[in-house]
Amino acid sequence: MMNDLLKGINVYLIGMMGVGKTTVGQRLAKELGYRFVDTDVLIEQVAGQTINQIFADRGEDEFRQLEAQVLSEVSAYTNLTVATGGGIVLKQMNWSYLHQGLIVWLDAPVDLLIQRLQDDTTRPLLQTTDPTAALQNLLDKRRLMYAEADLHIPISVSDTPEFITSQIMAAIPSVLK
Ligand SMILES: Nc1ncnc2c1ncn2[C@@H]1O[C@H](COP(=O)(O)OP(=O)(O)O)[C@@H](O)[C@H]1O
Ligand SMILES: O=C(O)C1=C[C@@H](OP(=O)(O)O)[C@@H](O)[C@H](O)C1
Ligand SMILES: [Mg+2]
Repeated sequence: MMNDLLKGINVYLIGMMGVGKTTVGQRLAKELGYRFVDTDVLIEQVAGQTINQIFADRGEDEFRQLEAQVLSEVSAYTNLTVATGGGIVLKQMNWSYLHQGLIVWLDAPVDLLIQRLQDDTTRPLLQTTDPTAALQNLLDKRRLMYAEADLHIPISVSDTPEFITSQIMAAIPSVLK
């Protein structure tokens, strides 16, 4: 069983906004017999505000501090599948927590991300006149950081959450000794 292989270590999903970390994470948790948490949801609970409100009232720097705090607390638990926010990779300190678990990079092209997020109002970093350029900029800055993941899962436009989950399940044994 997969759980014996993982020995309870957390699985962290990283990657760009819109790639499906939250959606796939919930399914993956069920498959693994893990609990599911989303760092954005925990940040909203700690702050008592939505992600949009945090960015508007406190700014991105304070959001990143809350994100780091939440990640450090999450990392104290075991048997979790964790959907992270796309920017979790930015703080070097966060990697010390991520690397205590298994890190999975969901990797999709910008046109897929924009297709999924074009009508979305919950990503403050995309509330600009050119969200495609914003996403491309973020991906250019972050790609090398995402590539530090243990597992790289390329995502195509027709891949269902079920299929992506099965890809991750199939790949996990290859990175565990
Ligand atoms: N494999 C998929 N196929 C189609 N739509 C998806 C898929 N994964 C996620 N979505 C949709 O794309 C949007 C972003 O997904 P989400 O899980 O919130 O991504 P993330 O947490 O990485 O930002 C949501 O509307 C979600 O329903
Ligand atoms: O990429 C980012 O910087 C962000 C991604 C979001 O989470 P998702 O990746 O789940 O959309 C959320 O944390 C915030 O809007 C910032
Ligand atoms: Mg999410």
